Amino acid sequence: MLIFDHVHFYYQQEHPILDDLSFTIEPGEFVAMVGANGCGKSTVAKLMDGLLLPKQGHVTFGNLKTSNPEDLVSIHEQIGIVFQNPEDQFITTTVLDEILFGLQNIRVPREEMDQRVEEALHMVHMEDYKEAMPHLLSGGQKQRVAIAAILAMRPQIIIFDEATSMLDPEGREQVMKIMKELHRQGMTIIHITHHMDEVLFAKRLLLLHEGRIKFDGEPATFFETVNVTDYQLDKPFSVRLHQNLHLNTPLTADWKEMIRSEWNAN
Ligand SMILES: Nc1ncnc2c1ncn2[C@@H]1O[C@H](COP(=O)(O)OP(=O)(O)OP(=O)(O)O)[C@@H](O)[C@H]1O
Repeated sequence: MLIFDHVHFYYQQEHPILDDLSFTIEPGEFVAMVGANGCGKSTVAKLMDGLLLPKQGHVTFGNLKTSNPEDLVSIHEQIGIVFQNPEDQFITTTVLDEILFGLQNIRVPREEMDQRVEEALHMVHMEDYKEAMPHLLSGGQKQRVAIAAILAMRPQIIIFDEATSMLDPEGREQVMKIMKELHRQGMTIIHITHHMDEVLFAKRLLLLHEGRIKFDGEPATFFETVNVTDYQLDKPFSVRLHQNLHLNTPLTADWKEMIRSEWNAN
């Protein structure tokens, strides 16, 4: 269980970013986090992984606490972040070395490495690209390599921090499929995004606003009850279409059915 317990955070004291933020994410959840530009979503992601530390309050993962220096290595192993631009993460010249680099850092025994590499590349369908140069791959393939490098660490949680925002539609679809597959296998997925269509895949949506969680519930309820433009967000195309066709009828039942079939389709 990942817990934010009364977390306060600022970069400059006069500009608080997170103000007494509390929430819990259970193992195996698929959570979308949305909010206006600059509201602090990436900051939350970095606090989850211990890359930033709360000014007040605590972030805990099981019996690990990000403010305990001796817990940080375990936290980095168990919570991985896929960032917007995979190129920022690449430091080696082949896909294989990229994945091995992370494993060497956490001192995985040599005899276990090959199996972890194979397993991770298989999960993102990049088995044939071991010797490829990461920088020469397509956007979607680069992001899949970044995901494989994290999967090789065998984390319990993966945070996708606007990981689809630089991809073309095909690349986005590939990454979304991987997210869904990982979730099916039991991994906890936290997806930070501005693409409201991608929010449909989550079971739970968190809206971050003025340093706190302003909404916590099902995406269907969110789009039905919240005026999304107040938060610089828009509605998924399917929701707009539904509301335009049905005018005054509530969308929740049909919409949930549609999401269920979409979820099961891929
Ligand atoms: N290293 C930093 N130093 C100072 N201010 C920062 C730093 N990183 C982020 N900020 C500021 O903190 C606020 C929150 O940033 P953050 O990147 O967490 O927001 P976000 O919701 O992820 O934004 P976006 O949706 O645009 O990616 C913004 O005002 C940002 O300019």
